Amino acid sequence: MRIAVPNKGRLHDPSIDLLERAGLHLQGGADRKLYADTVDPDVTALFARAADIPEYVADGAAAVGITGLDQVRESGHDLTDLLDLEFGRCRLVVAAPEDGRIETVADLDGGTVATEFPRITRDFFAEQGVDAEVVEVTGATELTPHVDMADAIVDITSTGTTLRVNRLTEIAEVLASSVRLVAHPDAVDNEKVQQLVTAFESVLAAEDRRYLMLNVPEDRLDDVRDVLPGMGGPTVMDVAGTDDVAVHAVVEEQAVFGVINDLQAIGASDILVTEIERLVE
Ligand SMILES: Nc1ncnc2c1ncn2[C@@H]1O[C@H](COP(=O)(O)OP(=O)(O)OP(=O)(O)O)[C@@H](O)[C@H]1O
Ligand SMILES: O=P(O)(O)OC[C@H]1O[C@H](OP(=O)(O)OP(=O)(O)O)[C@H](O)[C@@H]1O
Ligand SMILES: [Mg+2]
Repeated sequence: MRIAVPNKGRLHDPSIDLLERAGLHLQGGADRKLYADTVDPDVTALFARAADIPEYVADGAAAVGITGLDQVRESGHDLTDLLDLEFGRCRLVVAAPEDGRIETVADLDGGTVATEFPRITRDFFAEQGVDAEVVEVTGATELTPHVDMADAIVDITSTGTTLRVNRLTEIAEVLASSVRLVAHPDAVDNEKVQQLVTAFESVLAAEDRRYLMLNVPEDRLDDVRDVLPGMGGPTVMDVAGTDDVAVHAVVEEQAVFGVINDLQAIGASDILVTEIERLVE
């Protein structure tokens, strides 16, 4: 099975990191290569531009790919969205100069919009019933309203810094995007593809959990169970030669701060919190 992975840009490093954490180590690294074998002899990584990855998957050159939802939508290909990989979060928005001439999408009727995402933009304005001309550019979109090339733009924003620096203001959201694992519809039931989904899911599930270990007098065990609500019952082991038991549990990362305080109040000691690499539920 081939998996298409962004070869550069901001999605490259986190994609490689995800593959590594999922246990699919790349043989010989990913630098400047077109493809790489992985520890699994049946899985090869292909490196391509994020914008081209939907095409690779649609063509069957790769069974699955890692790229932004914005790129998948812009490609127009009908791919199966297998998993939200929870990075590369950004929004495609309509933005116009801060001077306030264009305040709503309707104000763009008869106007011009510059974008790197012509398909998404045309579809958006058509849905809104607004007749705007779409001008395709391949970068520096934020400049175009200031040189009378366009009245507004449709572009990616995440922190909002680029829009602000370029004196543009958001007037509507077109799409909320994040990086997805996408598949060719015919590849969805492929066993390797399913194994990959499980491996990625286990990395994502582990990210916001922590493994908690502690010792506590056995007669306080019910209190410990009260403090660790909703988590699959903790594992309890005798500590040889003492009245203590050792308790191991998986806890939501958000809850760790409070849980530790509560456990100390109960009389727990030797509390240890560690990261989890993968969690198969
Ligand atoms: N500021 C951002 N914050 C979060 N995600 C982003 C941001 N900009 C882009 N992305 C996501 O990353 C994807 C690829 O963007 P990136 O800039 O890495 O590619 P690129 O512009 O094609 O690369 P390059 O500019 O190196 O050719 C976008 O399609 C989008 O999904
Ligand atoms: O809201 P912000 O946090 O400022 O992010 C938005 C910017 O990020 C992306 O550009 P990128 O940094 O990828 O540069 P590029 O134009 O060279 O692709 C995007 O095209 C915006 O310009
Ligand atoms: Mg970019």
